[in-house]
Amino acid sequence: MSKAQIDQVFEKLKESGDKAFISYIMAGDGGLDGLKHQIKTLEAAGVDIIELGIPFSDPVADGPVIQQAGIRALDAGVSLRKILDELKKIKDDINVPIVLMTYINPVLNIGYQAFAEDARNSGVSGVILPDVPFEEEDEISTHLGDNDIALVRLVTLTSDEGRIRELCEGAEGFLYAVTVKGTTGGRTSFGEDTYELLRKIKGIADVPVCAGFGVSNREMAEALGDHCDGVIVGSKIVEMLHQGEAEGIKNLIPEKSSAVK
Ligand SMILES: O=P(O)(O)OC[C@@H](O)[C@@H](O)c1c[nH]c2ccccc12
Repeated sequence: MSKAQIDQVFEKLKESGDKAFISYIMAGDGGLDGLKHQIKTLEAAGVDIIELGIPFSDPVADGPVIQQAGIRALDAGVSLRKILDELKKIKDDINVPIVLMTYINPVLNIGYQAFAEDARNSGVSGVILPDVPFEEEDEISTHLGDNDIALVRLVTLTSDEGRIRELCEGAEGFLYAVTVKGTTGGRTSFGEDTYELLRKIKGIADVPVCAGFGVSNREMAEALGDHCDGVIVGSKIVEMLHQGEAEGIKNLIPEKSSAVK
């Protein structure tokens, strides 16, 4: 897979008038042996893109549920290298684009170029690097670009209009709109400032805009989806997988028009 796979997903959804549902999971939570099964479970539930988290010891933006999942994965001996090796083995069985969500440290351990090449060989379509500032992304984005991998940028509530314009310029894959100030994890509703942010980004961006942080049920996913091109759900799904409640995941996903017909 390559970044074109992400574009194809959004093109198809646009045609049918549907919104993307992106699921974050922590790679190796429950052991790497279970990764393929988890991915196939999410596909079967109707997930359009998977954001695959790489466990890291100092995850600054992660809330408690994702932190715990990261600790479980690290305790199981999971690393970025092992995750890439596992993906390489299972990539032909995966039918949705994989976007890696990793802090920069594990990437630096491997080296930018080797990481980009390995990620490509493992079928990765995109990468999210929450602790790489926009001003410094060139160092890695050239390597990702050479390997057909999208660098997905984050836009936050603290980004002013000038910043949003910069982030939209040359954006790839989709833009990740962070709906709250704070860390990941379930909330019960969003404030007007969240919808205002989405309106602002949608008014500027040429690429799809997806909103994440705090979505914990289908109603919230639908409410956000009305203002953008898709939603991202992490903590709720990480928790369900950990609790063995995977059959409930499909209930989080707003119904697609193709499914109604
Ligand atoms: O868990 P939530 O609130 O549903 O939000 C998604 C989020 O977990 C996932 O996208 C993510 C996990 N860690 C991150 C760090 C930065 C940005 C995004 C993330």
